[in-house]
Amino acid sequence: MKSATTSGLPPPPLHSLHLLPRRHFNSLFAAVYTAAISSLLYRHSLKLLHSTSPISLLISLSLLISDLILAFMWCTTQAFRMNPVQRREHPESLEKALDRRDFPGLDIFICTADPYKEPPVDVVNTALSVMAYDYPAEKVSVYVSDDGGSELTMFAFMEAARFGKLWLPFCRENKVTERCPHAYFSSTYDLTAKTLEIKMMYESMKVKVESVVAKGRVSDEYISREEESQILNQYRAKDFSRQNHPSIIQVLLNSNKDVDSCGEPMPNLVYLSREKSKGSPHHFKAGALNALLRVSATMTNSPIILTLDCDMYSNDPTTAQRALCYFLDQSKSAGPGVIGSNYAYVQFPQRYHGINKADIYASEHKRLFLVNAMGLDGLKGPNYVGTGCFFNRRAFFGGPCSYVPPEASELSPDYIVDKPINGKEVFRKAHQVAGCYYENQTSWGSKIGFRYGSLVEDYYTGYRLQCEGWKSALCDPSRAAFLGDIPITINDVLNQVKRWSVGLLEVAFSKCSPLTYGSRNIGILMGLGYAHYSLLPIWSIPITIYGLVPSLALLQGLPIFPKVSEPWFWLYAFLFLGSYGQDCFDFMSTRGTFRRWWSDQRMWLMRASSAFSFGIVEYMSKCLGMETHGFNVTSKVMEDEQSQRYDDGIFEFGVPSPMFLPLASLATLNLVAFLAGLARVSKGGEFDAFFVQMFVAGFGVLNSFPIYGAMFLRRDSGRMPINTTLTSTLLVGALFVLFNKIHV
Ligand SMILES: O=c1ccn([C@@H]2O[C@H](COP(=O)(O)OP(=O)(O)O[C@H]3O[C@H](CO)[C@@H](O)[C@H](O)[C@H]3O)[C@@H](O)[C@H]2O)c(=O)[nH]1
Ligand SMILES: [Mn+2]
Repeated sequence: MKSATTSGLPPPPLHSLHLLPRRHFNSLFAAVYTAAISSLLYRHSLKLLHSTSPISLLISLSLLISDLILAFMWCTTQAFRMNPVQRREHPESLEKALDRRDFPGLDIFICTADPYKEPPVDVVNTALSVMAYDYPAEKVSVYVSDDGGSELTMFAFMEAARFGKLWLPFCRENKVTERCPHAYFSSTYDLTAKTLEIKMMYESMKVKVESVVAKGRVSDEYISREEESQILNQYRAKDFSRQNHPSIIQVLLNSNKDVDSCGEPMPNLVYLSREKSKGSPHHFKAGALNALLRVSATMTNSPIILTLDCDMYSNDPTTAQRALCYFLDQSKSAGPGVIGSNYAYVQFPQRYHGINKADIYASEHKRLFLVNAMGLDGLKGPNYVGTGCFFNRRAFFGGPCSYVPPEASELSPDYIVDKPINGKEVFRKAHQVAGCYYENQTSWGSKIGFRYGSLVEDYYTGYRLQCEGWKSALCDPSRAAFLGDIPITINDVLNQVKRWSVGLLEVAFSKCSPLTYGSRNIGILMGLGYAHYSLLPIWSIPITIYGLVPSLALLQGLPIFPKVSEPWFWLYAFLFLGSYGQDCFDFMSTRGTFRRWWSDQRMWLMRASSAFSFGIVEYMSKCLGMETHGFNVTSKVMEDEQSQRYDDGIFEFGVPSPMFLPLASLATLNLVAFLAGLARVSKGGEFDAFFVQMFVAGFGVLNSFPIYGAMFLRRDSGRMPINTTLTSTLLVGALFVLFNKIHV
């Protein structure tokens, strides 16, 4: 250890915190806005009391419910606004205080689940990008979990182990920053003989892996050694399927033995496909991560863990050092090298490559990953978002002051592994803990490890860790630490959000609900913040009502909002402009553009009226014991034509999906109502009474331009399927008739 403190000066800080000045404005604004909301609710109650007909009662009631939900959601967002902060790390101070030889061990978990939705060559790229971390190689262990139980992925990694021996020294010697081979060869790089040679090796690996995937099987021509054929034979046993197979564990690189082409040690590379059986629940990704936690404990048991999705490659080789700035904070822990801090995890915001200029699907999720996360960071810390997150292994075993030991001492976070990683004993133990019945009668998933019970295991696990007293930190360096793939069709986007909705509702209505259990354990503001997410899907209710009611009433010539000449009008104007304005400011002041903000709010409306509603329905079906989708993995495959349209900023519908129905119906209804409103005011001068309704419908129309294009103008294969267009038109007609019936 270097002695930075011999001079008597305190060691330089490893990280620093900056409170954002906007917090003052936010508090003031919150006070004013609360007053405005109260007046609005007052007006609603008056309206409700004085409603004269069934239709006006129905309208007043629906508007009251909508505004109550909007007001509630607005309250929960205060958690993100009261104390937003920005952090900075000082990795240079870390390197001064701590010798690289004293860096703690780092276990990296990469999850993959389906070789056809998650191409193995991409998974390999992710693995190589972190194997090449600028970190002592013998301290790094990369564990790949293959829930697809596929020989294709295994084959890809056998190839990757070979190619890695060239790639790692190449990165080191040429000081490459893009350590993901695919990203490197897609960038502008120096054309030297060495580069070309490596590129050829990479391409040949890629071609091999892709052709194996295309065939669906590793044919004999690709198997050169008896050992390889033995490994692959495990997948060819009778009755082997992805839902039903024994565990497969393979140490592909062993840092004690394997060296790269320059004779330097390689990191460990371990492939794991946990045991699966149809009779035993596998808990999707959370189950995979827990198997990884245990298997890695038997082999390396490093105190620091990085979890990565298979599409999130490293974009900066020094990222681990940034995370260490928190975990090794000397001012808070027993000393450098000791993981004694109260940080359970250090989360890097998810960032993506290939997003188009307007970010049409709001794939950045800027609020989730950045704006809100900065807000929570000023309280107890950001939520965990599943990937790009460094953990303190100890955090999976009870709170900072209440250790919960695992059932076997070899799995405890302080156990020191002193046996060879591919020795018989470790091998036997590793298979045992990867078994599908292993967790029965243990605390895995409830008190230790990643938590079960929600399809958003990341959100739920982070939340539970914070409830136990752990803190977390948001680490947002200007160069993205990781870059991932985004879904490029609206169907994929909506399906992903629907899955999230189900998972969030599972938490909202569990015994650990953030509003009750959360507020008690992490304080009211953090509780509100987590409640905001768990109840996101209820946004569908006000948005659908605002999409339907003002337009239907407009079509009937029924005014439902205050006239422009009334003072109440200004209340509406303030509430709308105030919340949109603040949202826009938050968005733009965190590396945002106006265009992307517009897409973001548009996607919010689309997600709410479609995926959130479907999520609620699916959650209710699940509660009733009906069969549901489970964890439907998002496809990372990009078809050329779709890719091209995405790059051009064109929405991709294409496939028939019930989730498009509310989008198409609301778009049509708003358009018809807006035109009818225009006709009405141009004839009769009732502009004063119908302005707000026309504004709401018009706002819907403005946000629906991509939908009209897809329904009525486009001819390409990404357009709205004809059947959806027809059904939605019929639906609008039916709604009109129904509303008309109630009205008269
Ligand atoms: O049974 C499963 C299902 C999924 N996965 C892996 O989980 C990851 C995330 O799956 P993906 O389909 O990409 O889901 P997304 O909705 O895009 O992921 C977001 O949402 C998930 C659920 O909240 C988080 O786990 C992710 O980290 C977060 O990026 C992928 O690496 C999968 O291979 C498994 O290992 N086993
Ligand atoms: Mn993903």
